[in-house]
Amino acid sequence: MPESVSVRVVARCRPLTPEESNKGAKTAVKVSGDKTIINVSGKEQSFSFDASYDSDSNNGQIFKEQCEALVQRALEGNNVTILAYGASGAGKTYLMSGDEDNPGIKPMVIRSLFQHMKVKSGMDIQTTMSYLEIMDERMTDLLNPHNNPMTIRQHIQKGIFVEGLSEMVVKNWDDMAMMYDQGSRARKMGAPEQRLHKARAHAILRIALEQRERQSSKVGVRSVINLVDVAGPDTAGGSSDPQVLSGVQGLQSVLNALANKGGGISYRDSNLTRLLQDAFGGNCRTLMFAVISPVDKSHKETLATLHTAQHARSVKNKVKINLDETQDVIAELREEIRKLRDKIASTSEPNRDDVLRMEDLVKDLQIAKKQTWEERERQSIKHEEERKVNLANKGVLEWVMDSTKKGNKEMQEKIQQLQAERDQLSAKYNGKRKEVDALREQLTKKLAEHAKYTASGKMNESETKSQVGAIQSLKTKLNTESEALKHLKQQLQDVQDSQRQAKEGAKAKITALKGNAELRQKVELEERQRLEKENREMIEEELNRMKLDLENEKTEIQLQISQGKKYSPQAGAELEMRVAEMKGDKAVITLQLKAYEKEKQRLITELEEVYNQHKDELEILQLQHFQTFRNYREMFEEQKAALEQRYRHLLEDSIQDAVFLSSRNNELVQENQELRKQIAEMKDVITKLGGRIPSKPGMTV
Ligand SMILES: Nc1ncnc2c1ncn2[C@@H]1O[C@H](COP(=O)(O)OP(=O)(O)OP(=O)(O)O)[C@@H](O)[C@H]1O
Repeated sequence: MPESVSVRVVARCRPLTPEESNKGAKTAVKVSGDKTIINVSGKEQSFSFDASYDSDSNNGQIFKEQCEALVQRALEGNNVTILAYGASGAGKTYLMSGDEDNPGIKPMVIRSLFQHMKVKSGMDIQTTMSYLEIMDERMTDLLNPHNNPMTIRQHIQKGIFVEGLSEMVVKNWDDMAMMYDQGSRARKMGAPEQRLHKARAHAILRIALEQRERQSSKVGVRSVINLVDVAGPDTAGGSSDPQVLSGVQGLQSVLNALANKGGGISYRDSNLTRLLQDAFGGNCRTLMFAVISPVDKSHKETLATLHTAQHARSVKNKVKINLDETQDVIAELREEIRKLRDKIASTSEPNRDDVLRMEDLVKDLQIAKKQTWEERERQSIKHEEERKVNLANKGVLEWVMDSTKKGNKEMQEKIQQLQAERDQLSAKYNGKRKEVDALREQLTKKLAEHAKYTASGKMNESETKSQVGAIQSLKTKLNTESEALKHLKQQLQDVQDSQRQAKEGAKAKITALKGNAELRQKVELEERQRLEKENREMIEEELNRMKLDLENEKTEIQLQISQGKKYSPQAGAELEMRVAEMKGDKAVITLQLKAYEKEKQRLITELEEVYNQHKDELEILQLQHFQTFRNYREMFEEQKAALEQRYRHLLEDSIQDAVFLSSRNNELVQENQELRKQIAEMKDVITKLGGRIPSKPGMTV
């Protein structure tokens, strides 16, 4: 017996964003118990909901208090819809999707669902998911972005669903989280401006569950969880996109009609309302979040959201546990089809409605027959294969790669953190370099002046002293700063090393992840290019450092000369030798670099060869795999045909037997009747003869 349950409505007001605070935006919303109160031009209006959350609340708390029980309900066999409704910029995405530190309702539902499933021992559960986007009435399959037509249908067993939308079987939390993540990023596809796109598109993440008690013939339960983001009118600009408004108005008018219990509920006016038909007025436990901004300038949109939410609160749904009655449904459909076929066959001019109904029934039967776990698995594998092709066709392979890397989140975070550190150090190092260069220039200038005066012999002792003092202090400063520069350089080197190690680790993980060879080669190439860039930078810096040391040496010699130091021929020879040594070092390094370059080229060629070889091997393996599969299929078809043949013979034999037995039965019935007639006649004769049995010739009494 269905239970009447009201749509649950919960308000959530976000805090002012830092940008709004900086602009001096004022708050017009406050929360008191279950009430949300808005102040419009000094007048307060209060709205009562099942719960209200203010800006101090967090997603985790809201999930625990409002959504966790619904996940349980879904596992008991109830349909559930959790929907976020509100103006653009009101905080729907933050609530439903959240961010890294503050996960939203969708990831928390997914996690909690699998946690609860884990403790449901003795049950087999099949979980499928689909992710749909509706923008300007156009539907996009976010998990498998194909171009095939999609239509909304109502099915006796499946309820309202999108025919043509890929339903993927997911085995664990990781799979579903990854699919969800990839689907969410697919929402960016074809959208030059992601914020605008997201604000204009509705999204429905649908998770379907089917459960059976293990080793039991008891009928199982089935349920769906819909997690919905409804696009809203724009708060920021004050004006609204008419396309978005029309979609939202559809929902508003459905809710108004339901709240006023008037007829003419226009579910069919938009794809969104059609798909939410069960959520508002049907078999579903629905939780609607009225998401609002606190900004006083957005009061119009906030009021509109609160009014619509109020209407939603008086909508009553009829909920029940959904039993998995596939076999009964199939039997009912067959019976209905049989009756209708007989009706159509009995008339020379069949009714058009009957023919159309017949088409629908046959389609429903086909759909019902596909509601087996095996068939869903098969379809899911097919969609998974199509998905790769569709993503590649849409040129979003990079997008998939990003998600592969995301699986390696911690490592990526570490690399990013090191990169930030490295950027900071680089900036410091470059600043220090400029300081050191300026000091050196100053010193060179001072030395040149000093040398000029010394040569002219015009300088007195005190002037010489002051100039040498200035040169000495500049020199000390230059030494100190050069030391600091060296220290920074060392730090930079350490960070670069740690970053390289982290990247190596990440690369190893990415390679270990399953994915196609082409994808892996792209990742490798990207990494190699980064490494090359880093090496180039490192070598450049090393050369600069050598130049710096040389300059320092030169400055030192100049100073010593200016202070009257004379170089002996031996010292001159020593200097020449050091210069020669340095030149030698430079030549060695240049040679080494050339050698590395050659080595690199060789490695690239080798890598390409290995890749091509693997690709060929993979292709051969794939072909073999397909061949095996074809062989199995053919074998299976043959066996199936043989079995069918055998059963057909058996059936024909049985029919013949049945026909024979039935005619034999008829004969026996007739004989029986004949005998009864004869006995009755004989009884009459005996009665007439006064009970004496007449003797027949050859018969002794
Ligand atoms: N509870 C919250 N705490 C802190 N910041 C929030 C909260 N809710 C929303 N925000 C911030 O407010 C801004 C708008 O939020 P969000 O993008 O979620 O709005 P939206 O309703 O999804 O907008 P749109 O419909 O345009 O996509 C974002 O910068 C978001 O980080």
